[in-house]
Amino acid sequence: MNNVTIVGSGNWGSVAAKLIASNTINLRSFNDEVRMWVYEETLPSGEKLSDVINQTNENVKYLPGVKLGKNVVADPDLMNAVKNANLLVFVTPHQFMEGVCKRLVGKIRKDAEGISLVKGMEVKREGPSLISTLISNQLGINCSVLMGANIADEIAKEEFSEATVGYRRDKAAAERWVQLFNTPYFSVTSVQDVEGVEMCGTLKNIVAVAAGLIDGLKMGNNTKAAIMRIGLKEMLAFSKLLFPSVKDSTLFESCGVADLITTCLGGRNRKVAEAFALNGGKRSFDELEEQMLKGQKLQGVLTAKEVHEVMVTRGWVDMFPLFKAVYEISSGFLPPTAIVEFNNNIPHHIKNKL
Ligand SMILES: NC(=O)c1ccc[n+]([C@@H]2O[C@H](COP(=O)([O-])OP(=O)(O)OC[C@H]3O[C@@H](n4cnc5c(N)ncnc54)[C@H](O)[C@@H]3O)[C@@H](O)[C@H]2O)c1
Ligand SMILES: O=P(O)(O)OC[C@H](O)CO
Repeated sequence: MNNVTIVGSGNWGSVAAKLIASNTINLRSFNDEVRMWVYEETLPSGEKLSDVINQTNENVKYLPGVKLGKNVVADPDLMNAVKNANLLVFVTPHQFMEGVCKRLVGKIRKDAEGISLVKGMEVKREGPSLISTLISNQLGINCSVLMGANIADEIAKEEFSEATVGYRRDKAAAERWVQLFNTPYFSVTSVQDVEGVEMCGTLKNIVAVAAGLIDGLKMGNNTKAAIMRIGLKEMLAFSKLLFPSVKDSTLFESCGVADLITTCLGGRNRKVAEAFALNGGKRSFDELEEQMLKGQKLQGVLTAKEVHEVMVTRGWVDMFPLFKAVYEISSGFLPPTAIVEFNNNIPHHIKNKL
């Protein structure tokens, strides 16, 4: 019998719990209960978030107004949450994953399998690492990924959307993940390209920041489409430089172009970047994130910084003018208007490739 634990309980983590819980209750090979690790916090009422989730069946902070399913159990104790699970779903903001993995070393079942819903990468002196690789290396488990055009609040309302599972070798494991997530309103397919799927999910957050800047500068759809096109090209080129095995076809899955579109139209990175540009860059992303997202976390600004670090180390900076511009603007080195000016400074031989 399969036991599922979700490691994370933010906006997307809570929706993942709802999707999975609606399936485990109907599928014979899964125990009904879905355990969800909650990074514990005290609410303004003085109550603990995990207690309130268990009393109301709602994540009142990160997904208010949505019932998760009676078989979802919130657990603030990470070790207790994972100890019986053979299926681990990782879904915290990427900056917390290293710390979470360190705590889990030696604490999970030997036969556990993982899937990462985390969009982001880790950059160390030794080089960049996918979050799925971090999980695999630290915990010694196989780890697939699930990414897609998935604004959590829309899926919570059961509006139709799609997602892509990326797997390394084990097709049977991928199919089990598809079975666990797929619902009539959440259509999941799988591709054998972990790197391609995960790099798409990671890099689209940088392009989303660029799209938000365009909105804040009150520029129109043509400009935003241009930014998305250039962004898509940079996503593919950067992914392939890091991982030559990445398949072009992966960009046509939900994790690729569809996620790029939704995130540039309606995501949190876009929203906060719009406010940043509207304020002429006078209020930092950190300040705006705290004020606008109520505890939810942005991934795009940190990812732009991490990707920039990789580009500097490897001598790639001039090859990725859009990624570079997002990093320089979000770090305060350039004004928001530089998001369209970068185009004039691209050397001709590189411009031809964009
Ligand atoms: N929200 C979406 O629409 C969406 C959709 C697809 C993928 N994602 C991705 O899912 C991942 C998780 O995002 P989310 O939206 O579920 O989270 P979120 O941004 O809504 O919430 C932040 C979460 O981080 C937790 N947290 C705060 N400090 C922590 C710490 N020190 N250690 C561990 N956890 C801590 C909070 O308790 C909260 O659960 C991200 O990589 C994101 O890009 C999000
Ligand atoms: O709200 P964002 O910008 O973090 O994007 C959310 C999802 O990744 C969209 O698929």
